[in-house]
Amino acid sequence: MSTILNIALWFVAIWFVLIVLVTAVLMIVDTRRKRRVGDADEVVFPRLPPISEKLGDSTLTLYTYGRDLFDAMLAEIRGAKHEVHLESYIWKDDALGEQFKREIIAAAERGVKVHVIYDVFANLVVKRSFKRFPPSVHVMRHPWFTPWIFVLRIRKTGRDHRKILVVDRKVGFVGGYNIGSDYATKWRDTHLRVEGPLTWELNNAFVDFWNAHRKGSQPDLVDTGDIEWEPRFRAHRNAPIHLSFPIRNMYLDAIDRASLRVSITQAYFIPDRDVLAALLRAAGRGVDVRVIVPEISNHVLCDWLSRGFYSQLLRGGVKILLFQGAMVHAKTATIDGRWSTIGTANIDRLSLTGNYEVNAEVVDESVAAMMDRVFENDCTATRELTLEEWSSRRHRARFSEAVLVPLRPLL
Ligand SMILES: O=P(O)(O)OC[C@H](O)CO
Repeated sequence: MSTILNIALWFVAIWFVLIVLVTAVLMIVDTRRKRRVGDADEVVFPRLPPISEKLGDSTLTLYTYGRDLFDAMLAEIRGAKHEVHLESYIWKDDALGEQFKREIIAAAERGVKVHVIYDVFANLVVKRSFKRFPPSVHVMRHPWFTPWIFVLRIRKTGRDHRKILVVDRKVGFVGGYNIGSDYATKWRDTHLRVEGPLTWELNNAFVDFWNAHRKGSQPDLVDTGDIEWEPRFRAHRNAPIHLSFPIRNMYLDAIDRASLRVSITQAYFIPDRDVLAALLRAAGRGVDVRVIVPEISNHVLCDWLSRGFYSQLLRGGVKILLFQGAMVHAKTATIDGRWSTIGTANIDRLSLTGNYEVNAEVVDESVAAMMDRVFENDCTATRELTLEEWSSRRHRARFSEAVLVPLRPLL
């Protein structure tokens, strides 16, 4: 018995060393590549102007270029009269981050009630002075570490990965964009602007988070009911504190209904067993399943974990479209010209079963048509990875993919 245990321990130890070595090599190669390629001021990729559709009494606008989005967000904060709710996973201390901070403080100083939430872990590299706000701004810093991690209390873990802005309960924004200058011109991402009664969904998401996590000294936010009850639009919230992860169910349900096409755009695509099976089943029944991912993302380890699924996906008939020339960071999908989602959740374990996330789900043909337009536009910047090309990759690539498999549940 002890011999078997010893062999098992050695096996685990050797595998662990292999993971560390492979990860180190991949990171070194990636760093060298980035140095060689350099850093352009502006990256060129096909882009669309903001596009809008009505949904009931509200207007939904899709933003696919950061500069357009950030201008719109800043203009709303500048025009705020009563209330600003801003939540961002990453809030960089660069020129754009400073601009947001200035407008937030200016709003608070003219009497607007301002509440801000950011994730401490995601902003560890941001200088301390940037994170200081005057008392007129109510700030919630979502902690990066709680001792509960050691007793695996899921309720007490999870990054706040959400990106929400709501102004005066009239206009709201949600999507993949964090706050940072690079995202304005160099990354291809998608955000949704909601104007009208449906803004309630995003405001409610912010209010519920604030009230669930606020310290005793922080004010409770008024939790109003929804007068409209519009069934075509929902903001689904993953909330580890309530052990609630509806975004994963939303995806599984929508993929299961697909009969024509599934068009997914993801920055970090590391599907779990059920999501993978749902996509393969859809492709198997003749649905045109296409997934856009960056050919090379900003997280080399995510790329390699993602690649570990390519063989199965390609063999099952799923098309993999590799986005060229820019980091595509969107977390969106549209199905059958009827259903769409735009949000903060990546299709990976961290987002779907670990973090605080928010995704808008819209069941509407006009909105799906906008999403299809964005997807087709993005397709022009992709190249399709064929099974033939993928099958001829080097042995060392296959080896790296295999070694990294145990990391899948962590990302
Ligand atoms: O966690 P996300 O999806 O907001 O992406 C963050 C970027 O990867 C920052 O490195």
